[in-house]
Amino acid sequence: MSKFSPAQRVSGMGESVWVEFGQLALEVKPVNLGQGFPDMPPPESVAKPLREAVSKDGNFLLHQYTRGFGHPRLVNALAGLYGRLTGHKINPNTEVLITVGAYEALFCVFMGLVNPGDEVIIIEPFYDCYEPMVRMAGGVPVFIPLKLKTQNETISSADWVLDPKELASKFSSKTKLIVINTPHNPLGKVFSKEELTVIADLCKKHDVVAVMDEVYEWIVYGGKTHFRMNTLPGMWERSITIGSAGKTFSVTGWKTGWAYGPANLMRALQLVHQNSVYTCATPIQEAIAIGLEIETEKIGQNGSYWKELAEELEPKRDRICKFLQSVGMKPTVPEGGYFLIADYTQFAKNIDVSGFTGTPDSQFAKWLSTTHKLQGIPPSAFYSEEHKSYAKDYIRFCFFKQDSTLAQAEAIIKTLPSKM
Ligand SMILES: Cc1ncc(COP(=O)(O)O)c(CNOCC(=O)O)c1O
Repeated sequence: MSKFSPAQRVSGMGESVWVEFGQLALEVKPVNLGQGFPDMPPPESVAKPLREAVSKDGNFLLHQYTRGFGHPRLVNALAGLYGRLTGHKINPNTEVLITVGAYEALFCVFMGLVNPGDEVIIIEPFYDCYEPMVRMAGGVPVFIPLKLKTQNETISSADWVLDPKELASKFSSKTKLIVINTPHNPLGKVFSKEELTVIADLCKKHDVVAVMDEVYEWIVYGGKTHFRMNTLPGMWERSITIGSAGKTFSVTGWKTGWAYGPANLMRALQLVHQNSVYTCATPIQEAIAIGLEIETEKIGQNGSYWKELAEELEPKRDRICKFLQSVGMKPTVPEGGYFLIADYTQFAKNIDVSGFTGTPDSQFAKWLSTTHKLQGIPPSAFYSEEHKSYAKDYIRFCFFKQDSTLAQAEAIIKTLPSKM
């Protein structure tokens, strides 16, 4: 093998869906309901502090390195927020880590806790970086799909469920972690306390750590509440919970995230972080800390950004579901998050996508983007090789977009004769 071949830990990996569809969006310039970022300005509770942090009258030390495991003001704000939400007294120095987005938090979890041969249970569909990160650590991903269990005409993300027997069968003496994303991307499922209790009991039985990807924790609809796994009996000590400023404050380009949990587990993440990224952007951490200080005091009240965010997104969710249904698509109505998947097959029975490459859902997504300038994401990107066919009938749309953007998308969808 050439000395210049990629290391084994990355050989065999392909480009992510974000690379391919990001390039397509640059070429086609579609109405982009693909990658999950809002097309509107962030709240002043973080934008103003960032302007002040970098202004000439600001504290010039904010332009220099800060504490590696997290800017003191930010880890203190997070320890205060999650201490309040979980009822646990959280040590900001040993139980919180600031990372370059939730992405890096996930990387630190897998690289810090997974030994070669360890098994990691991944619930499908899954956020696409979970599998390659587990494999880079030498881990063995074990997949279990959420399955649609309903005959109803209108489908809810709650109708996508795990089979308890099948789930139990995935645990073994080799199982190190299970990754749960709630609210879920791309289904929008908000795992119930009962569903998380089933998983928690299996974690305790098999001595497994739960990795809770809760980046959409503030975005839940219809009175649904986001339940935190680390508040269940016996789960604080075996949970690592991940958050994202990008999703919390709608500033995905600020690429700041975090992990929190018991010090003995967090130590491994801190060591990976220290020997890879080391420290994150100081001014941005300062601004997010101030935003958290402000918003923590407003939780659940009028004027709370997080309350207003869910209230602003729910009608957008209902609008996109309605116009997709009007042409024969069948959306899964999300309980949370700002994505949905829609079954397009009835709508697109007679279209010819053979000119496009990839899995059927990828061909459809490329057809819709290229020929009608409306971009979604093929959900097969969120499945293992073995289960990619589970996604063949679906396309994912992001609806955290200005009403004018959704109106453009609606107009495109409605120009397509339904039941083509
Ligand atoms: C479940 C989940 N975890 C983690 C992350 C990463 O969060 P961060 O941006 O903070 O690294 C994301 C961000 N996803 O946004 C891209 C998309 O799905 O269109 C995510 O959805």
